Amino acid sequence: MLQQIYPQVFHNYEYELNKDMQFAAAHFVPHKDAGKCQNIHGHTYFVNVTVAGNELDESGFLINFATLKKLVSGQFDHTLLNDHTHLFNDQNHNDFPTTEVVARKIYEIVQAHLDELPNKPVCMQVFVRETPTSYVVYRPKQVKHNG
Ligand SMILES: Nc1nc2c(c(=O)[nH]1)N=C([C@H](O)[C@H](O)COP(=O)(O)OP(=O)(O)OP(=O)(O)O)CN2
Ligand SMILES: [Zn+2]
Repeated sequence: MLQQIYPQVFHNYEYELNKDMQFAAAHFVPHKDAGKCQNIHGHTYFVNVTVAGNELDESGFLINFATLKKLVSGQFDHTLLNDHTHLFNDQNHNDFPTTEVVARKIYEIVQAHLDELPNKPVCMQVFVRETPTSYVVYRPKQVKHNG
């Protein structure tokens, strides 16, 4: 599933990078409407993160691709997503580990890191494929598309 075409996000930043990554993880969705997905089961998640900006760092990077992989796959690979209790919980539907929420949480993790960088790149889009037939695209509301 890597190397597929992703939906484009329009902006006026000079640079845009995309990092594909994947991780294997288990989860369950703690709501009756999730049916069989209330039971613990696993996926290979395919993720694409889009980062844009006008300034490069001292290495000539917007952000090192390896840093993005570490932030996402490094944290979630071979884990039970529900165990990441600082991110997910069974009480608030906005924090259930659904594909939608996983995509938003990845955005929040990446943007929190980008906020610390002097060249101030921004995360424009997070694509998360949970199964061969199901994926979500998360785009933050507050991103200014004029760079
Ligand atoms: N909007 C969402 N719907 C569902 C989610 C979700 O995260 N967001 N998650 C699930 C389950 O976790 C399941 O793992 C994925 O469901 P689904 O795409 O239905 O999986 P199938 O492989 O059975 O899909 P088919 O296309 O029918 O083969 C459920 N819904
Ligand atoms: Zn699932």
